[in-house]
Amino acid sequence: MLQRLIGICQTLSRRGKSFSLCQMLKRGLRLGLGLSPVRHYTLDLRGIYPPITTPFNPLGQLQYQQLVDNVHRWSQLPFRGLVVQGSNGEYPFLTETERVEVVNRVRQVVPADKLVVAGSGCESTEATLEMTKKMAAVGADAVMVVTPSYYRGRLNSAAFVHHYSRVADGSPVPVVLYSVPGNTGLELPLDAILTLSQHPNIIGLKDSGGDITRMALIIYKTRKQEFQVLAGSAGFLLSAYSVGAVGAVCALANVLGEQLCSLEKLCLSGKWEEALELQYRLLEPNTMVTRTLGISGLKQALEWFGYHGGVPRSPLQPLTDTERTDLRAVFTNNGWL
Ligand SMILES: O=C(O)C(=O)C[C@H](O)C(=O)O
Repeated sequence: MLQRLIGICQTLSRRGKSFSLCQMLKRGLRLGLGLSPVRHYTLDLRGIYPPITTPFNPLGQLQYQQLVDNVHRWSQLPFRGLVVQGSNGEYPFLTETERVEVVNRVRQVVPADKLVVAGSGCESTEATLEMTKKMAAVGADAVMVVTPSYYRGRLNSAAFVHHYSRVADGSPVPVVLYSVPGNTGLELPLDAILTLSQHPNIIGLKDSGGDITRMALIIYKTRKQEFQVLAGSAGFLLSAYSVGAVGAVCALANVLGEQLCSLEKLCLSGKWEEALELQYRLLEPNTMVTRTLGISGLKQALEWFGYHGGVPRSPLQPLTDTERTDLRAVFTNNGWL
């Protein structure tokens, strides 16, 4: 039995998870006894993550080899890991099988010291739990769970607390909350976040709303817990670091990954003036590939930076010629092309 516990602890350590001895023993003991995985552990999320795109050909077919090629390139950058099936992964357009297979393929090629954070959110609690388990089974280190939103009129704090608690109770890997009002039309309420932050298997929040006062308040209220807040877009990366965010998931990191990692470094070393100069030059490209042109713009930019962009899946459409010209001008004017 002792050998088995040591083996489990060694495996967990190799996967880059930071466990106290006590936590490792608890987890090892539970696994050794065949019980459900223990939830009292921490995964260090600090760093920058691109929410990676999913390449499709013009017929809408998923291009796995191109995905793998991109992942090889992203893996050479100093990212903490990759977010697979974030908003920019077009997860609402993928079948259930494709969603799991994309995580599987990415995990197979990403170096072991980089995290794979998989977006497992679905509209119902049961479907989210199922998806979470499947993604964990193919090697996701954590799941990032977007708020359900279709019945937003009735999705109040109580509903979210119930949803996320159920998912976190049953998830074999840690859960990151994901609030993205620009896409879902709702924001995960502050009181629900504070309640959920106390759940032992909910380790953080990715907030794409961009309200820095709210982000600062969340960080302030959870500062005595092991709850990690990630900025959900590049436009407010510096501001987020200044109020205590631990990292960021940014669409723009798909194309300007090196620069976003540099910005992180400047913030962490207190070089705020240099950081601000860099942040300024990222604002317009970020707005273009998120709010203005979205995934179609990001995929076009990927092509310019030597990645496989491809086209978005229908009903999203590729850029028009005018949009392409405008996008190019924004990257050029800010010195990136
Ligand atoms: O694709 C995601 O997931 C993101 O978090 C991207 C984010 O919305 C952004 O604005 O960069």
